Amino acid sequence: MNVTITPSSLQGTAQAPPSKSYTHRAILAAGYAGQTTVRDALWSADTQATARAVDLFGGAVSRADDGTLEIEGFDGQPDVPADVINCDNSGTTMRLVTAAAALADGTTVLTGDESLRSRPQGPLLEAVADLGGEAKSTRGNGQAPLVVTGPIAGGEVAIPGDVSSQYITALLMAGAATDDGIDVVLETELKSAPYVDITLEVLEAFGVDAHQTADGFSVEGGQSYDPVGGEYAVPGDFSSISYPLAAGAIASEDGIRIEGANPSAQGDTAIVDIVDRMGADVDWDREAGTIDVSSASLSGIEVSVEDTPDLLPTIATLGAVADGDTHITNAEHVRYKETDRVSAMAEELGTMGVATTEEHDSLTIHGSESTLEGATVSGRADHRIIMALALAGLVADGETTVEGADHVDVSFPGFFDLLEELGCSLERQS
Ligand SMILES: O=C(O)C1=C[C@@H](OP(=O)(O)O)[C@@H](O)[C@H](O)C1
Ligand SMILES: C=C(OP(=O)(O)O)C(=O)O
Repeated sequence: MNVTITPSSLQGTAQAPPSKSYTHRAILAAGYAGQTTVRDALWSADTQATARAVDLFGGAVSRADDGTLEIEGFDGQPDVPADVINCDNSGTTMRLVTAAAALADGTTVLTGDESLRSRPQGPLLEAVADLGGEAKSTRGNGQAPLVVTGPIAGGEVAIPGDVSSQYITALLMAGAATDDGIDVVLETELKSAPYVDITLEVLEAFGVDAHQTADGFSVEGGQSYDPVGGEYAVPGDFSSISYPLAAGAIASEDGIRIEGANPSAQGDTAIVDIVDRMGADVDWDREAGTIDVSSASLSGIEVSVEDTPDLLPTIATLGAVADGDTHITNAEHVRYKETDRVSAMAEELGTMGVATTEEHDSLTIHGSESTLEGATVSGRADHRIIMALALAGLVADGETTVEGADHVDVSFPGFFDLLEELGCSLERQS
């Protein structure tokens, strides 16, 4: 599906979708547990991939009409899957499930779509091997398809922190179900660190203790996943919130209210401060979980995405609208996502008339030298690129067509419906 956006002024209320990161962890934690009710779960292409993995490990995930998930777990001991686990487009699924597979007494095969089969898995494979399992990339290039044989008993393992924090999340979640526990020693500085905080928060809610150490993280073995009251509720997603928030900052004189914006461990809550620093009129009522935002003239800022890689596409679009330069730093790990998002945003915004300077770990958007012009742009089969380019279309000169827009189902299936509800004039072409 392609979507053509006509510049529009927006107004109204947006409900935040549930967090993808919390939902993945809750589904897998419920898999490690006995029986859990997961409320307010995100049911998107990515989280369904994690649910399928739990099913293949011997659990059962069922979804009621109101969206609540009833999950029967495999009690800390995954079966050897009867089929290949297809993680589709989901990096989180592949990393978390690779470590879970290392607990099974036999061999698991994991694969994914073309994008996922090009992302780095090597450090996690080496970690599983160091812990006594076997873990291989079939092509020997550190990328999926992966073949993982367990079981591992636990131990100490060194891993880089600057490729993906998901390796650490994966080892901590699996480590609780090993005999000996896992001590993770970081070989390099941790990027995307708040995602490990999310993991620690979810583990705690499931009665599992894991903690930071002087040189990394540690989880004791022999622990049982046992959620308080047998239930877990997923908070709203601030990476997803970044899109209606940025839309309000650039295209809503009358204002947008976002609901379901409750505080949590998500680093991407930083987007509220970012649009505020750029000059938008924004007010976050943390108790009520609402954010009110309306547009004002924006100015470029410097912002590090070390902790918040998923915000880069949104910030790049904001920078294209702002006066002056927006300098996005510490962005190297943003190149290892569904696409190389640093290049993708530089190139696609370039097609829309935006001047950028790309360096290996930074992207500068020269807002003052740019006039956003409507154009046909590629969504790169990457949900965040699609949504960020759609935002640019709201204020471009003329129509913008985003190709391959259906991929928003990875994290925000109702994204284009929401834009329409807020008053955006758009047309879908199949
Ligand atoms: O653990 C998670 O839920 C995620 C961690 C981040 O990835 P990296 O740790 O690979 O940077 C983030 O980009 C991704 O969207 C979700
Ligand atoms: C990078 C992302 O997710 P994942 O790593 O799970 O594919 C994302 O949602 O932007």
